[in-house]
Amino acid sequence: MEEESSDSTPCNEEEGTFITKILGEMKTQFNNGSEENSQEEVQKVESEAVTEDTTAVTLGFSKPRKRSKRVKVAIDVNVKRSTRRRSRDYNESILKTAIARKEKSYNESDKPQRLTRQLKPTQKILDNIANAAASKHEKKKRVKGGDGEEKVVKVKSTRRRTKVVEQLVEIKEEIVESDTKLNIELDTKPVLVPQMTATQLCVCSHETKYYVLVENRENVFCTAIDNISNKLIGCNNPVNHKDSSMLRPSVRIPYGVFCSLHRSRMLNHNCCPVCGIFCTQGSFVQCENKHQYHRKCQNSIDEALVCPHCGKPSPTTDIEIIMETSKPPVFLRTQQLSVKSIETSNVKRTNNRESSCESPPMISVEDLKLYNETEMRESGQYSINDLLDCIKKSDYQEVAAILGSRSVDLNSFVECDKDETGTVLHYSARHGLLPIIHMLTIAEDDLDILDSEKNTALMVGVLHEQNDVVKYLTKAGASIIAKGMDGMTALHLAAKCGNLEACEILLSTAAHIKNYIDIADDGGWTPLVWSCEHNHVDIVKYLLSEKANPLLSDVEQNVALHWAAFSGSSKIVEMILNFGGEVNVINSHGDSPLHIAARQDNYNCVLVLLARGAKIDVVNKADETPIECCPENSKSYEALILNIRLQSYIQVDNSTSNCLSNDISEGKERNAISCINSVDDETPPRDYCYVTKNCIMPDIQIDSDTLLVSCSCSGICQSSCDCYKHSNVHMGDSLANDLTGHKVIFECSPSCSCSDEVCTNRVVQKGSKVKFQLFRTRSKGWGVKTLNVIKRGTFVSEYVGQIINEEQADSREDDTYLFDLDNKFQGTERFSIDAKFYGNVSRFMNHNCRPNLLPIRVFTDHHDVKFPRISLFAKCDIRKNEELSFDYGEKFWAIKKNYFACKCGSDNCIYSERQVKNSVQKC
Ligand SMILES: C[S@@+](CC[C@H](N)C(=O)[O-])C[C@H]1O[C@@H](n2cnc3c(N)ncnc32)[C@H](O)[C@@H]1O
Repeated sequence: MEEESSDSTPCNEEEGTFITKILGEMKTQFNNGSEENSQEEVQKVESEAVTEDTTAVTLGFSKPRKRSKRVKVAIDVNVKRSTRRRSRDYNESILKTAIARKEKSYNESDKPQRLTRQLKPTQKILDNIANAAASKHEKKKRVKGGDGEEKVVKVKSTRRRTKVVEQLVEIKEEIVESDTKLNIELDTKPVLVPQMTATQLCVCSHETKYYVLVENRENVFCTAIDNISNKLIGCNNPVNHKDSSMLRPSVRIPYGVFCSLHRSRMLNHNCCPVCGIFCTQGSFVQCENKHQYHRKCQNSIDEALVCPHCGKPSPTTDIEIIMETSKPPVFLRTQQLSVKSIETSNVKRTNNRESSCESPPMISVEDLKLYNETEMRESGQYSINDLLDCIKKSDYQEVAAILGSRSVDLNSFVECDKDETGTVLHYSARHGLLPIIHMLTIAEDDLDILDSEKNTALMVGVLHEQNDVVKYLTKAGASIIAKGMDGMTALHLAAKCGNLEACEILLSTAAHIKNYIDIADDGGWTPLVWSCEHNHVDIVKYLLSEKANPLLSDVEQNVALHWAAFSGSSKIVEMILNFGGEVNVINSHGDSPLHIAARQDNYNCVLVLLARGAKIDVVNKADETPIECCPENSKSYEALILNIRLQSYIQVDNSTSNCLSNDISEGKERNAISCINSVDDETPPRDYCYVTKNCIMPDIQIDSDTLLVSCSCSGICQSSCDCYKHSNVHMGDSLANDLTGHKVIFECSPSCSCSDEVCTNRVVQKGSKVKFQLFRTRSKGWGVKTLNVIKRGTFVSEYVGQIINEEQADSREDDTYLFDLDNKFQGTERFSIDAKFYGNVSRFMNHNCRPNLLPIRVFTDHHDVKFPRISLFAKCDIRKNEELSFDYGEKFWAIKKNYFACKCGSDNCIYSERQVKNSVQKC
C-alpha cells in the first residue's frame, strides 16, 4: 500500500497523462494530411480534442469554444475555411455539455458527483444491459443471474479511444453468511456476500463476480472519489488488469472499479459506506475496528450511534487524517472557490496521526504547504503574470490549473519582448510553446487578438518562424485572413520575411487559394509583391506556381514587375515575365519597370528587361526616358546607350522609306537624331560638320581668367547664391513674360564651391536631354521637332557654330546660319556664331513669329561677356512631335523679307507675304 501511495497519487498520474495527451493530440493533428483534411476530419480531430481536453486534469476547460466570430470574418471576405468550420450539431453538443456541467455542482457533498469519465453501472443498469445482451447473445453465452435469469454486464468507457469492453460474467448466487469476517487482509479474496444486518451494513470487503475486461492499463480508470479536507477529488489512476473485479462500499452505491490503492483501502473500510467517498484527509470517525466514515454518516440503532461498517459503537471524537504524498492533488475550480485551501484549514498533527497513518497516505504536509505558498493563491484568483510565469517555466500542471480557474483574463497583455506586448498566446507563439498553445486555444475564444504590433498570434508564429505553431494555430481555427498592421495578413508577412514553409501552410489551409493568394493589403500589395520587393526568390517561385497573379497593381499602379525591378533580382524579373508579366507596363507616374531598374542602376534587371523587349523611348510623366533616369557612368547607363544604338540599327533595317538617317550627329549627341523626309527627294544635309561645341577661330581670344562672380555655397545653390543673383533669368522664371530684359544666366562654374553633382544652377553645361528629329518641311527646308514632351523652362539646345568677328561675318557669302552675339557689353567689337560650316541640330531650327524657344545668353566656364553661349530654352510647354522654333528677330527679316516671306504659319505672323505687302503699302 505504501509503495503505491508514493508514486500513484492522482495528481502525479494526472499530470503525466495530461502532458502525454497534449503531445498526443498535437501529433494526431499534425499527422492529419493537410491537403486531405476534409471538414469532417478536422472536425473529428477538434471534436476529439475538445472531448478529451475538457475532461483532462482539472476538468476546468468546460468553456465552449466559440467559432462564430471567425466564421463571420471568413464570410465577410468571401473566404470560406470549410475545413475548420464546425457543424451546427457539433456546436450544440458542446453547448449541451457545457450547460450540463454548469448545472452540476461538484460541491454538493450530499450528492457526490462522480468525477470519473466512466459510466457507473447501477444495479438497474446492469440488469437492463444483461437482459438486452442475454436476448441478443442467447445462443452464444449463457449468463446466469442471481435470480436465475441470464444477464449481460456492459461497461463502457467514454474516454476517447477506449474500446468498449464487454464481458459476460457469470453471477453466482450470492451466499448469505451472517458470520462475516470484517477485517480482511489485502490478499484475501472474499467471494462471499454477507446478508445485511442492522449492525453490519457495509459490503466493502465483498468482491463480486462483476468484472471489467481490462485490455491494457489505459483503458479503464479508477472510479474512486477521495474526500480531502472536504474537497472531492477523482482518482482516475489506471486500473490494473488484476484489479478488474468491481466493488462497492455498500449496497446503496453503484459498482465501480478501483486502482490497487483504493481497492486495498476499500477492503480496509476506509471508504464511507453511506456516501461511498474515501476518507482520505480531514476529520472522520473511526470505530474500534478502525473502520472510517463520516460523522453525519454514522448509523443509528435503537438511538445508539454505531459504525455503518460493523455496527460497533461510534466514538464521540473524530480523528484527523493527514495524507502523505510527494505531490498535491489538483482541485476543481469550484472546489477552490468554496473550500479553504489545505494550508489554511488548520491541519493539526494530533495524537490520532499515528492511527490515521494506517490509512493509505497520499501527500506530505510539507509538500502541500510548499505548493500552496508558491503556486496556489488562497482565493483561487490568479493574475496574468502568474500565468506567464508558469508558461515561462513550462509548468503545464499549473498552467492548466490557472486556466481551469478561469480567474485570468486571457486577453490581458503581458510583455512579450522589449517594447512589445501581447497576450500569453502571442508570447507562446513567439517562443514556440506548443503544449501551452494547445491549452490556450482550448481555453480562449478569440485566437485572433492583435498585439501591440498589430499581429495575431498566428502572425507572430510566422514572423518568428515557429512553423509548428503556425501549423497548429491554423488547424485550431486561427484566422488566416485576419489583417494586422497596414492590412497585412499572415501570408503577407510570411512572403515579406521569407518564411516559405509558413506560406505553404497558410495556402494549404485556405479554402479558396485563388482568393487568398492575391489578397491585397492597405497599399494594394499582394503577398507576391512583398516577396518581390524583399528578394525572396523561392517564395516568388512558389506563389507564381500557385497561380498568384503578377498583373495585379497597387494604388500607384505598380505591378510585381515594378517591385522586382526595384529590388534588383533579375531572377525574379525573369520569373515574372515567364508567368505572364508585361514588360512595358506603366505605373501612375508613367514609369515602366525599365525606368525603375535604370533609376536604381539594377544592371542585371536592365539587361533582362531589355532582352525581353522593354522599350527604351517610353517617356514618363517627368518627361524622362529610362536612360534619363539612369545615373550617368553607371553600368546600366552603358547598357541602355548600347541598346539605343542597337535599336537604331534595327530601325535602319526596318525603316520606312522616309527615314534617311538614324543619327545626323553620328553619335556625338546623347540622343541619336534621326532624319526623315516625307516631302521631297532631298537627301540628308551633309554640307556642314556636326559639332557639339562652338568652334573659336584662332584670331579670337576669350578671356577665361576674369570671373564676374562665383559662389561659396555648400551643396545645393539657392536664391542666396551669388551666381544665381547675377542672373536676370532664372530657371523656373516665367520666360514667356520676360522678353525685354537682358536675358543672361550665370551658371555656377568650377571656381564655385558648390557641388557639381547637386547644384541646380548648372544646366546648360550638362547638355540637352531632348530627343530631336530632323525632318523635311514643305516650305522652309529642314526643320527640327522634338520626339518627347518638353516642359516650359527646359534647356533644349545651344546654338553652336563658328565664333567669328564682324569682318569675317561680312565676308561670308551665306548668312543663313549667322547668329549675332551683339549686346550692350560688346562695345565696338561684334561677334557672331556662324553654323554654316560647323553646327549642331540648332542650325536647322526655323523662325516662328510665335516661337516655342527663347535664346538666352548663358555663361558657364568663363565670364567673357562678348562670348555668351546662346542657349535655347522652352518658353512654353512643347508637345511631342512639335516643331522647335525661335524668333530670328527684326534684323534678320528686315533684309530677308525682300527675298522670301515667313512661312511660320502662326496666326500673328508679321513677316508673311500678306503682312509684308501691307507694310510696304503703308510705307
Ligand atoms: C537657320 S536656317 C534654318 C534651317 C533651314 N530651314 C534649312 O533647311 O537648313 C534658316 C533658313 O531657313 C529658312 N527659314 C527659316 N524659317 C523660315 C520661315 N519661318 N519661313 C520661311 N523660311 C524659313 C530660311 O531659308 C532661312 O534662311
